[in-house]
Amino acid sequence: MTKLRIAHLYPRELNTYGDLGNIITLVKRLEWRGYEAEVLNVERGEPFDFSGADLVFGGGGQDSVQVAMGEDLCRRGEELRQLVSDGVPMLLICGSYQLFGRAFTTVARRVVPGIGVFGAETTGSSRRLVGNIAVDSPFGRLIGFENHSGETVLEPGQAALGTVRMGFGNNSTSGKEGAISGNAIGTYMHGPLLPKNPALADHLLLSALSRRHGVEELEPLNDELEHLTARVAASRPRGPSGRGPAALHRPNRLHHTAS
Ligand SMILES: NC(=O)CC[C@H](N)C(=O)O
Repeated sequence: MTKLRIAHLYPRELNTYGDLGNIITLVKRLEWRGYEAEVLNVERGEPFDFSGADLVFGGGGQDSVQVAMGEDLCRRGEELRQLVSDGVPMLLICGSYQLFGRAFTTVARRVVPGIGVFGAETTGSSRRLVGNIAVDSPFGRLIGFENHSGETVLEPGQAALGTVRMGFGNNSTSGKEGAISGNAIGTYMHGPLLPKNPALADHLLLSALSRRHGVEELEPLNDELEHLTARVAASRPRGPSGRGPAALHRPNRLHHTAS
């Protein structure tokens, strides 16, 4: 049976706002098409051989958790950068996205070095950017949920994942969201992201299947429920006093809290 191996970075520590749902989506969309999926957990301090990984996923987490995971990730940085050069698809959400940039400075002003897959630098601020988010991307309009105090600035030449239509994305001013380097995608969108955005899920799967097994196209699935879910999320206000349905513009709601 044709099989894909998915490396899941620190599944216990980096898993916020439904991030695990992305793994479930990838596995299910493979199985529904008759492929086999194996999820391999990358655990802090334990050896892991990435050479068998066809797809890499990392979720979000608190600043404090990111300090420890960042140290571990940096030990694997060379291997992961090589995978990106080799075209391995990756999806890095929020906390993982920040650690795949050059550096992340926490709200407490601790500098966590990143592995530099993305030309991006993140600084924690006293505001949180919270709520449902809509982003126009090469994979269509993506709907997710953001909740971060880190503000990410892309270096000149670093491609963003897309343009924000509702919410904030990378920071409170640029109107850009996420980053793409090769087949690696970084984003602030939790929710989880992939169940509501099947085109993105299939893009990641097809990249992995074509690289490993020469698969050229994916059998279409019935995504009516997925699209309905996305529409419902897009129609929700961003917060208790946020703007109403599909107020597809910024700014929305800034939460002033100590992070
Ligand atoms: N949801 C997350 O992964 C949060 C990441 C980071 N701690 C921030 O708030 O910016």
